[in-house]
Amino acid sequence: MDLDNLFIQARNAAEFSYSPFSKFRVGAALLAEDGTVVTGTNVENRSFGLTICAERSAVVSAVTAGKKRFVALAIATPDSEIPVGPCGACRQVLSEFMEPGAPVRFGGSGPERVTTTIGELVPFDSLHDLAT
Ligand SMILES: O=c1ccn([C@H]2C[C@H](O)[C@@H](CO)O2)c(=O)[nH]1
Ligand SMILES: [Zn+2]
Repeated sequence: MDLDNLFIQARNAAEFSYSPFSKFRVGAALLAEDGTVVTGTNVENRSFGLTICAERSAVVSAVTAGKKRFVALAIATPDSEIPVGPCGACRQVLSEFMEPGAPVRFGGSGPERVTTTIGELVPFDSLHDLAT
């Protein structure tokens, strides 16, 4: 499973987005350590603060399916031309289940892709090792 393939799955998941308020679709695809992929999309609400991001939606689905260790992540934001990285809340939640060196790729509708790691997205994570 390469990151390009994972990105395609994230892009596919964005098609299921429920985002009538922002009109900003997001898809996320997590590669679990057993080789399976779990996707998520953003789910908004008319009470805006209840919105669930694509990344946390994917984490919740994966944990519900019994998967707690993720080795890679891709995020697609097709309503932005340029890549849009995960919000701070999602970075924190993702870091619970990923090693700092795990790769993360994100991109929008244009050709640019950012390829980084969860450790770069959550630097100085001194509490990381409290996670099991
Ligand atoms: O990394 C991000 C950033 C935003 N959103 C969602 C929340 C909201 O539905 C919309 C606009 O912020 O995009 C995500 O799912 N992930
Ligand atoms: Zn988020």
